[in-house]
Amino acid sequence: MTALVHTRAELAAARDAATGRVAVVMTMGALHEGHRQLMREARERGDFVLVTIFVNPLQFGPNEDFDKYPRTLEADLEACRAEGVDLVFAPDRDEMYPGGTPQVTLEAGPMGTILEGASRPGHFSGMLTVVAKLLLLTRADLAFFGEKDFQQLSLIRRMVRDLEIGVEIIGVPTVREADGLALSSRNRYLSAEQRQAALALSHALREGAAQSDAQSALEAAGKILADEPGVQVDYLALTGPLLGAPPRDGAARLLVAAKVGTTRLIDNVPLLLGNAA
Ligand SMILES: Nc1ncnc2c1ncn2[C@@H]1O[C@H](COP(=O)(O)OP(=O)(O)OP(=O)(O)O)[C@@H](O)[C@H]1O
Ligand SMILES: CC(C)(CO)[C@@H](O)C(=O)[O-]
Ligand code: BAL
Repeated sequence: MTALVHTRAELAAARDAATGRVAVVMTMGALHEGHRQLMREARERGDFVLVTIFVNPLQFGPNEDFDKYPRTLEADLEACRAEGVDLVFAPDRDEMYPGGTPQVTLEAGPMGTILEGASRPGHFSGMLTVVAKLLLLTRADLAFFGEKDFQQLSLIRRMVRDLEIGVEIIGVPTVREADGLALSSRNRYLSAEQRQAALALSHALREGAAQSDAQSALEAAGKILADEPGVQVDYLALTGPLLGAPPRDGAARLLVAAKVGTTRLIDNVPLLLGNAA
């Protein structure tokens, strides 16, 4: 049985009653297979699985898609039920920020100013602030995040380390459509034609990952992106030391962000240079 609560008081009561290891999956809703994979891993590793659904205004810039972001609570609940989630916490804005916009927020530091942070000023501060609040409210033992948002995952790991937060962060590999497109709630903004153009992102990363050195990886990926007029590249980059220790697979990452029409998409892959398939 999947329970739905909207208030922090209800969440606290359910959390108090939970036994064993509490595993949280934080989302902004509009759930897809990527989110469901996070839930499945949480179900495997945790005793009590909690999903949060909150479109966090703090992490959206003034000209971003906060207002039009898809809100699909009924369908989201169905997905949570199907994955055996124990509790869904779906607060409204006043419940999350009872005093209005918080005066004290987290600072993402240097890692928050590059790549996504350079294009979305304030985004990572808003993201870390809500993730920290949700970790405190849920008192989770395990928290699952997707590698699709690789810089976000790196920053959350760093926050947990720097602030001594007692939670284990688990990264989950990116779930893709059969044709390679990384699943993302924002994919539903794409027309059929734009979706076709968006395939250049994953195609470029695949080609990059098949090269034997970093420079060739950037060049091969860059060429594919440049050949697709429907895609405006924001950045194509390799992970530098700022993104922290190499992930689980020990590989560097090739990351891309691009606009397809007005929709901004991101993707990344591990670079197993020298022993690519
Ligand atoms: N394709 C995916 N594979 C694995 N995890 C994913 C995927 N897409 C999203 N996630 C993860 O799900 C969690 C919630 O993400 P979110 O609700 O923002 O979904 P999203 O699809 O990334 O949305 P958006 O399109 O707005 O970026 C994050 O940890 C995110 O990394
Ligand atoms: C982690 C998160 C739920 C915080 O709002 C969001 O950034 C997301 O959905 O990736
Ligand atoms: N999917 C990461 C959250 C965001 O884009 O705001």
